[in-house]
Amino acid sequence: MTAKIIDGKAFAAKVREQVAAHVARLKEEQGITPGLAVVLVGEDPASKVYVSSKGKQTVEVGMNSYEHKLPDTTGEAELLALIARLNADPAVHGILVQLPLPKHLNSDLVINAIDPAKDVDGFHISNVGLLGTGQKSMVPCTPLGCLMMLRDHHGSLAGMDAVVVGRSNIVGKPMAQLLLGDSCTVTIAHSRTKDLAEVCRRADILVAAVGRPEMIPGDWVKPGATVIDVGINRIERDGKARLVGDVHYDSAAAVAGAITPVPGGVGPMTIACLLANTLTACCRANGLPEPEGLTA
Ligand SMILES: Nc1nc(=O)c2c([nH]1)NC[C@@H]1CN(c3ccc(C(=O)N[C@@H](CCC(=O)O)C(=O)O)cc3)C=[N+]21
Repeated sequence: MTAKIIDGKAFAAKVREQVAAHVARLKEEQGITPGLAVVLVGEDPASKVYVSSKGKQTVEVGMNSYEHKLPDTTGEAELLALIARLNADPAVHGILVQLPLPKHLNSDLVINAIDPAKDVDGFHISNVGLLGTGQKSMVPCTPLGCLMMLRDHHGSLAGMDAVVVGRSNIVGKPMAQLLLGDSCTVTIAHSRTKDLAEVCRRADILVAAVGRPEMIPGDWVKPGATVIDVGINRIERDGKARLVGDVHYDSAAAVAGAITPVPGGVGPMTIACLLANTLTACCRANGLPEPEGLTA
């Protein structure tokens, strides 16, 4: 079998179109423009690229973008003061603090200082708890994007065996919660899992989020399974810089039923969901109906 390629880039463009249409209506009918503040501390070149592409896409869907670039030397009190200002600013509906933060800053403390209603990353402990108990929350963007692609491909996910490889707070754990919410039988596996290959082979849905280039080969994939590759790893091959996932694409695509490519899979959906979350936060803040199909 040759897998169907799930085109995250095209899917993300459709999500952005839906967001843009809703934003246009909000402006016209309510005079409200959703606003997203992105905070970047330090000079990490990869982070700078993501932040500028977030800002560009935010403006493209008609929302206001507020970028705060702070030096590497920014102290905790200074960063917390900025977050307090953004929390209090009615023009700001979403706040994202780009991770990782420089080592001298405590990211748990910083993230938990964000107003949970504006926490469009869904990383605040309140949102984590709300998601874990099936209550309305802000859902982390990467897992939300994966869920949208899975629902689009399968319709119902009920009863499917899902294996999530990776147990991070930003992808693995919330992904497992969302799959459980859609009635999958969920296993969270990781680098210390006994017989990881065998566990992966049970999966109807295999989500790879370990951050190790091409770690999962095709013979770990059940024939016909849906493979979601969250990894974005920069490697050098034949003297050229390349972007590869956590899945060995060619061998996995030969057995899977469907697979997301890297680049052009989960990555673009992450940013589209950030915009969707900002719109959702804005609607909730104003007591307006939420956009349909853009939430978990
Ligand atoms: N608070 C916070 N929230 C985040 O959501 C967050 C973060 N910090 N820190 C960094 C990571 C990384 N991230 C990506 C988003 C989109 C692509 C993306 O669109 N990638 C393209 C390729 C881009 C390229 O060519 O480099 C693709 O996969 O097709 C990648 C990575 C969000 N992050």
